[in-house]
Amino acid sequence: MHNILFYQTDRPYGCFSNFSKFPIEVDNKLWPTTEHYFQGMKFKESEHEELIRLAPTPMAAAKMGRERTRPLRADWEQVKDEVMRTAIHAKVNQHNAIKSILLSTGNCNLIEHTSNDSYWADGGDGTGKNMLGLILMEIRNSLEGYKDEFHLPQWMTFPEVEPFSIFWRMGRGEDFMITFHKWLDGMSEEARKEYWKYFNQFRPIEWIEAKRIQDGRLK
Ligand SMILES: Nc1nc(O)c(N)c(N[C@@H]2O[C@H](COP(=O)(O)O)[C@@H](O)[C@H]2O)n1
Repeated sequence: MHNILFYQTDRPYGCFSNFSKFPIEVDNKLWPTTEHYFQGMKFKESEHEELIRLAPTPMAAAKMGRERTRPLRADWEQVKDEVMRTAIHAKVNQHNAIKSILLSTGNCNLIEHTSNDSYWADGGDGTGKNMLGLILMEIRNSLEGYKDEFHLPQWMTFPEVEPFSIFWRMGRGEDFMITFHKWLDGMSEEARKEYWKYFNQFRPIEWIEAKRIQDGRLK
């Protein structure tokens, strides 16, 4: 199984971060991000909930939610996973782009990767619980249309084969390319964009050069 790491909102798959700007509506209230909702629920039905809902940015909401001068609800440790589940469900069900990107990750492990957090994320070294990633995968796997399928790009699946090799036009190479392109074509445009943004980070130099040549040839 392959890993997809996410954290910063302006990086590939950053839409899975709670800080990404996808508003959600829960119980007739609109929240600017899932982070606002998560932090607000620490103070459910108190004035702090509304102050956090109105925070100008998700980071401001997180800072307010973490201030221990505010009265954290007594059952927070018991309910926090369920609060996160509610937030992610709302985000996925209220934004088709998020749903399609999530579905396109197939059977990949989704990992919030940061040393800033060992509960919701992986702690930076894989020792964290990655609860946000686990909840995203749990929701993904229960979505209608979920398929247990994922393919790495050509250069990661067959790293020993050169870009213009005959391998890609016969036998195993050709079979791979047919399956790969059929799978890729089945994704939404947003999902395909995210996929290439992420995996182009690992595109070897000879494959960058090959793409340049191919793109030039197609013009
Ligand atoms: N951007 C960012 N910075 C941090 O410092 C973080 N810990 C995280 N992780 C996210 O923080 C939220 C939960 O925080 P608390 O339980 O209130 O500490 C949650 O959205 C994590 O995914 N992100």
